[in-house]
Amino acid sequence: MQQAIVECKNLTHYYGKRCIYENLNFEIPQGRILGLLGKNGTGKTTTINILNGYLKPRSGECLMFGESSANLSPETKRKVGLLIEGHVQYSFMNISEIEKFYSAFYPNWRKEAYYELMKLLKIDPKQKISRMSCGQRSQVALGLILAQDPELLILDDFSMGLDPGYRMLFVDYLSEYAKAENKTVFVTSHIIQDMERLIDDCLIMDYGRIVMQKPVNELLESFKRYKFTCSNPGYIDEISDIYNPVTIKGNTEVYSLLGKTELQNLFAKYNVSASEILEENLSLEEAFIGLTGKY
Ligand SMILES: Nc1ncnc2c1ncn2[C@@H]1O[C@H](COP(=O)(O)OP(=O)(O)OP(=O)(O)O)[C@@H](O)[C@H]1O
Repeated sequence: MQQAIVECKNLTHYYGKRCIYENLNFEIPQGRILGLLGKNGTGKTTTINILNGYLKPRSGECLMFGESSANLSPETKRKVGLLIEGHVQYSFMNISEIEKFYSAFYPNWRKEAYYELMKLLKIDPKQKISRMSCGQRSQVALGLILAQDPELLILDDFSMGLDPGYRMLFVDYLSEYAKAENKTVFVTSHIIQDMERLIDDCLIMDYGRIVMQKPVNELLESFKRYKFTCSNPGYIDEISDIYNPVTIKGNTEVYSLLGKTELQNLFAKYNVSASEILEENLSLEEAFIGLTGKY
């Protein structure tokens, strides 16, 4: 089997005494787009910082292209395009100066990819980065990453500061580019509608653990919301295959990977009196909330 482009094995990280997570495991095979989804403070940026070798985990390891991320060779570093929360350095430069500056570091530099994006966004080549808005700077940072033509793109919170139109434009551009050129992508974003358009696989984190790791289409085929009238909740909180049960005035809502018949069998076992069970399909955002809760 072909080696995965990214492999994280038994990753455990603490800040001081505070455990962020223990034994995190995941892989990104070549050509797949993995989205890391989690509430604020669950450790997404931490994971990206470990991947890039900026942070040392307490234990476990990350490999990129088979090399330890703590000690990447310059050749491997060149294969990785990294966006950290949308920042562009050298903001005293203008759009064309920064393009020339970056091009010197990357042998496969694709100037046209950068200018194609700048043109779509109607950004003038003479515009200074220091006089751009936060969202416009993110656009420039994303353009510079695409021009590097990296084999692996790591984009932390790529939607930060971007308006809805540009987000959609970028997501569509990135997903076409990644599929056409067999690129591997690792992204985080709080805008889960964007993730749903873009990613193949999702890794959903809650505080200290992974709650789900699956291809998005499999998740959305199998993870459902059930609504029913509940005259007796019995031991519903003890059913481990049920996520986030909420009852308001006799109307109950639960999320589960189980089919309706399996759910009914479990209800019988746990003395839950449920009637008029309604099964609903979910968007990725609804599935995320179903898995991690609203607060
Ligand atoms: N250098 C640090 N020292 C101590 N604690 C830290 C440090 N960096 C992050 N943390 C804490 O670790 C937790 C995870 O932070 P991280 O930035 O990885 O979360 P995140 O999932 O990226 O969050 P967000 O969605 O808000 O960007 C947070 O509670 C944060 O306060």
